[in-house]
Order: sequence, then structure tokens, then C-alpha cells
Amino acid sequence: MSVLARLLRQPFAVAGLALVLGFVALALAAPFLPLLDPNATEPANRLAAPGAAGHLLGTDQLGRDILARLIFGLRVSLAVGVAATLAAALVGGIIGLVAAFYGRWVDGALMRLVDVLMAFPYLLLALAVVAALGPGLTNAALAIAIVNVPFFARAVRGQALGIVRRDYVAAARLAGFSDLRILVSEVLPNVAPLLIVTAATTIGWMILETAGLSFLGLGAQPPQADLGSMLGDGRKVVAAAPHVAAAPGVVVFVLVVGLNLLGDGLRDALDPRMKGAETGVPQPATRVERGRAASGTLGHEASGALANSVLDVRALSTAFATPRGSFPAIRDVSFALRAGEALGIVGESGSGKSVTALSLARLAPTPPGTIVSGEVRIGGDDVLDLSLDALRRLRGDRIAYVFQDPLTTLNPLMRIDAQIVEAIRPGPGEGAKALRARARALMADVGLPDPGRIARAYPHELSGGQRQRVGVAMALANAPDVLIADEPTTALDATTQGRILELFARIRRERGAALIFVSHDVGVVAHLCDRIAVMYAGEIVEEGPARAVAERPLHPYAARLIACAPQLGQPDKPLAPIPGAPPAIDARPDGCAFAPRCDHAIDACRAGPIPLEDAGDDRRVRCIRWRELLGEAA
Ligand SMILES: Nc1ncnc2c1ncn2[C@@H]1O[C@H](COP(=O)(O)OP(=O)(O)OP(=O)(O)O)[C@@H](O)[C@H]1O
Repeated sequence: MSVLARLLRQPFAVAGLALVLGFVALALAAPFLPLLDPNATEPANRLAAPGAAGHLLGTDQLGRDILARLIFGLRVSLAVGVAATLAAALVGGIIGLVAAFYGRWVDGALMRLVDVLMAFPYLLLALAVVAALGPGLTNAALAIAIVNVPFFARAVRGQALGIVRRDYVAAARLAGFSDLRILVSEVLPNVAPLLIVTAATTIGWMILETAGLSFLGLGAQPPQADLGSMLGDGRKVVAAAPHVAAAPGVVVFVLVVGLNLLGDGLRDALDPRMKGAETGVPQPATRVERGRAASGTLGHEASGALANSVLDVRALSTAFATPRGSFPAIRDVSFALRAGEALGIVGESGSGKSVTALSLARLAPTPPGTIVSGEVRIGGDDVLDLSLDALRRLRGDRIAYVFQDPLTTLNPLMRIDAQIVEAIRPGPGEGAKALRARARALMADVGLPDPGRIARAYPHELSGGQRQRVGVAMALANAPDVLIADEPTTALDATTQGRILELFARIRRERGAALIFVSHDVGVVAHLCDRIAVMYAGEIVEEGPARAVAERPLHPYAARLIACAPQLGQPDKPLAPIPGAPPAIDARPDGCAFAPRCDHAIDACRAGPIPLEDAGDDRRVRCIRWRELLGEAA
């Protein structure tokens, strides 16, 4: 959606835009309107009331027409405000960019200068500038621009500091581009929205400041009018003729309100992340709004309830709000796990593995995510019905996570043992010493060498494999019933990966927790897990015992996915990548989502939703042709 379209969706911004456009049109048209001469005095008609003697808004103390002066004054104020804003944005922008780009002493010198400018109260500084340069509108505008340079310089520097360290700027340097070219083509486009936003939200303020200087007699000089000098003139006769001050007062007020509404709207349109409601802090739990999903319980019957399951997921669907509407990222996901059982979820990137894993403890981000249907039963409770307090107790206690990169989840400033202790829910009367002992025991349990040393270390002092073991120790802290590992070995080298997989296998054997292991590596999952669920475009397309699925997949997608995974000991195995790409969440077809990439698709595949069918031998498959294809293969 374009910036303009986003702007026009905000009623307050539209009101601001209408007001500002109205004022600008009036100011531009001033010379062509049938107005009286704004500077022509008419002593006989001094302080005429509005409507009297052909003066719609009356006259001032010299008998000048207030309406004409107001429109011409508006023209002057707008021009001065815009010019001062552009000048401040230009100079401040350059200072900010140069300071961030060159760093070190350049940055130090420029920023100290900016600090000095900011140390003075703005009006005092503006008065000093005007005193030095002499009164007059141009000098007043210059003073206001100088006073506002620091705001632009600081904002731009802050943003540019992050950008100049990015790899694409380093790449431009390596390519031999000149500093100017890098600043203009790589850095500037990234700070431009911020510059526009700062200008849009400051311009109203700058018009007010210029009006303030004119009000004090330091800006527009007689007979020229601007809104500030008109207010200053009106103040002298406010008791006898309040309309003289009221007219410019109302115009300044409405103009600045309009500019601020427009500026705020522009900020939200240019950078939606800055908008309060949408960015807000993520909610502590995924929103649940069941009953909105159309697909209902397809496949629910097939899953059936599993006797003595610790986790029972039925027809779970999670949707994400996008600018084009709300679309399900996962649909109708059902499976069940017994204590000690391990389920591997595999699929291409974007197939919904992580959204499934996160939705189980309502950790999928809201906004933009909402769980729109389903049930997640852990030991009889439906997680989707729990209060926030109950949900907090459940997380960590009964369901725990291990993520891909523990460096992002560990606190860089806390020692390892303190972080593990923090994850432990203390038993009654359990003191600090006992908790530390439990932390050491956990560390030994997950195979961390030399727990004494590692306990005192910070996360950055550990290797990737050690950090992942810390992540596992924290997840195991309260002996959860369900352990969910989301690609826990992806960031590790092959040897370390093997050791961490062994750790998961041991945990499962010894602790009897149910394990959900998310991975894009079918080989790893087949080795570690009892069952495999293959996901495609947000749906489980095949689910069953790991060995059976890996050796004799029933769904054409599962078969292709397994065919394109390299296998240890089979160096000659031909790898056949699947042509095409999975559909985006807002472009999923009505029927089988894999049909456009499937060699076996027929018209019936595209006709409508395909149910997850029971395929015997404890297997389920979402394909209407699996029996035929199995026959062909045999
Ligand atoms: N915060 C979000 N906002 C909008 N859409 C999202 C969000 N998070 C995920 N999605 C969408 O949901 C779908 C499933 O994403 P998910 O992260 O579950 O995939 P995945 O299978 O785990 O992929 P990967 O292996 O790359 O992690 C994707 O199409 C993604 O675009």
C-alpha cells in the first residue's frame, strides 16, 4: 500500500491534510482574490467591528482590513515556516549524516556543537541570533532554523549510526564508491523517511516560534503582516476590540493543529513501526478469537483423541493480519503426543512449523497473529482457554522451548548460573543456595563440561554448542511435560549438531517428556523422533510413524521433500529439488496447496479443501490420490 493510501486511511490525518491544503490554497491564491489592500490605512474606520463598513472581519487600529491582512499574513507565515524547516532539515541532516559516517573526532566535534546549541533555551537563542543580525522576517526565520538544527542532527545521526555499520555500506566501500556516493545512495534513502517525519512534526512548531518572534516585534516589520505580528498588534487593543487579536489567534491555532495532525499521520504512514497501536509492545499471549475460521475441523475426526496423551492439538489455525487482510499461516493442525514420545515437524521454510510450535503455548506474536480455531489440550486443560496467570504457570512448568539461537534469548549481562536459577521455579522454602545447586545439577545433566567455570561465565564466553546446552538446561529447569525445540541445531556445525541431537535423545529416554522437534532436515527428524508431521503451506500433509513416513512417504510433497534430502552413506543419491516455490499465506489456492507444483495433480485436487485422511498403520495423509499413487509405485 502506498504512503498516500496509508495516510488517507487515518481520519485525523485526512482532517489535518484538508485543513493544511485549505490554508495553502488560500495563501497561494491571495494575490488573485478580491481582497482589499492589506496595508491601506483608513483612520476614519479604526477598529471597525466584523461585518461593519464592508470589512468582513472588521479593521485594526489603523483601519486596515483584517481579512486581507490575515490571508496575506498567513502566506508570509507559511512561507517562513516552510523555509525555516527546509533549512534546518538540510543543515541538521548533513551534520547528522557526516557525524555518523565519519565517527570519531568528527562526530565528537559536531555533536558537542549541537549540544552547545541545545543547552540554551530556544527562545533565548533565537533572540540572541536576531539581536546579532537585526530584526526582520528573514533573520527571524534564520534564527528559528538555527535553533531547530540540533533536533534534525540528533535524529538523523541516531538512525544513520545503525546504517553505516550495515554490511551493504561495507560492501559499497569495498566496491570503491566515494564517500559522497555512499552517503547519498546507501545511507540517505534509509534516513529520508525519518527526516520527512521530523520535518512534518516540527513545521507547526516552527511556525509558532516565528510567530512568537514577530509577536515580540523582532520578525515581520510594519507594515508587513504575518500571523505573529498581527497577534502582537491585536494584544494592544484586546480590551477595546478583541476581534483584532482573535482572528489571527484562531488561524494560528487551527493551522498548527492541522499541521500536527498531518505530521503525525505522515509519520504513521511512512513508518508503521512507529505507530503506537500497531507496534505496541507485543501482547503477552497470542490473541484467541475462535469461531472466525471457515475451515473448521477438517481432519479433526481423523486425528481422534489419543488415550493418555500429554498434548492433544486439534484443528489449530493461526492467522496473521497483513495490509491485505487476515490470512491463516497454519490451518487445521491436529496431532497428539504421549509422554516420552517425540514428534518431528518438517517442511520448507515458511510452511508454518514455527507458527505451529509457538501457537501451542500462545507465543505466536499478537499483533499480528490471532489463533482463530482449535484446541490445545495439555493434561486436560485447553491452553487457549487459560487466563494469563495460568498460562504463565504453564509455560516453563509444563511446556518449555529451546530456540535456534540461544544468544538471542540469553541475557548478555548475566552470568550463566544466574540465568538458569532464574528459570527455576523455587519449591517451598528453597533458598538461593539450593537453587544454585539445582542449576549446577541441570548443567551437569545437559553435559556442560566444567559446570563450575561455565556457571560464572557470560553467554559470549561460551561456544554455540555450550550455549545451546544452557538453553536446554533452562528449558528442563522445571521438568516440563512437553519440550518444544525449534530448529535447535541449525546454527551449529555438524559435529556439535550431532552431540546436541544425542542430548535430546537422552533427555527423552531419561525424563520421559514429550518432544516436538522442528527441523527442515528430514534425516535428523527420522533418526530422533517416533513420528513425523510433514507441513506444507500451513497444513499437515502427512503424519505417521517416523520410519514409515521417511521410507515410504504417501503424500507427493513428502516424497519430494525426502527425495531432495542428502543421506549419509549414499553419496550417489541423486538430489531432485522441487521446482517452484510454496505459495505466500495470502495466495494459497482453494484446493491442495501443493497442486501447482505436483506432477500428479488432477482437476479434482484443485476443486476444494482436501481432508487429512486416515491411511491405516497409524498414518494420515492429505491427498486424494495417495491410494492410486501407492498402487503405481508398487
Ligand atoms: N509475524 C508475522 N507476520 C506475518 N506473517 C507471518 C509472521 N510470522 C510468520 N508469518 C508467516 O507465516 C508462515 C509460516 O511461518 P513459519 O515461521 O511458521 O515458517 P517455518 O516453517 O517455521 O519457516 P522457517 O523454517 O523459515 O522458520 C510464513 O508464510 C510467514 O510468512
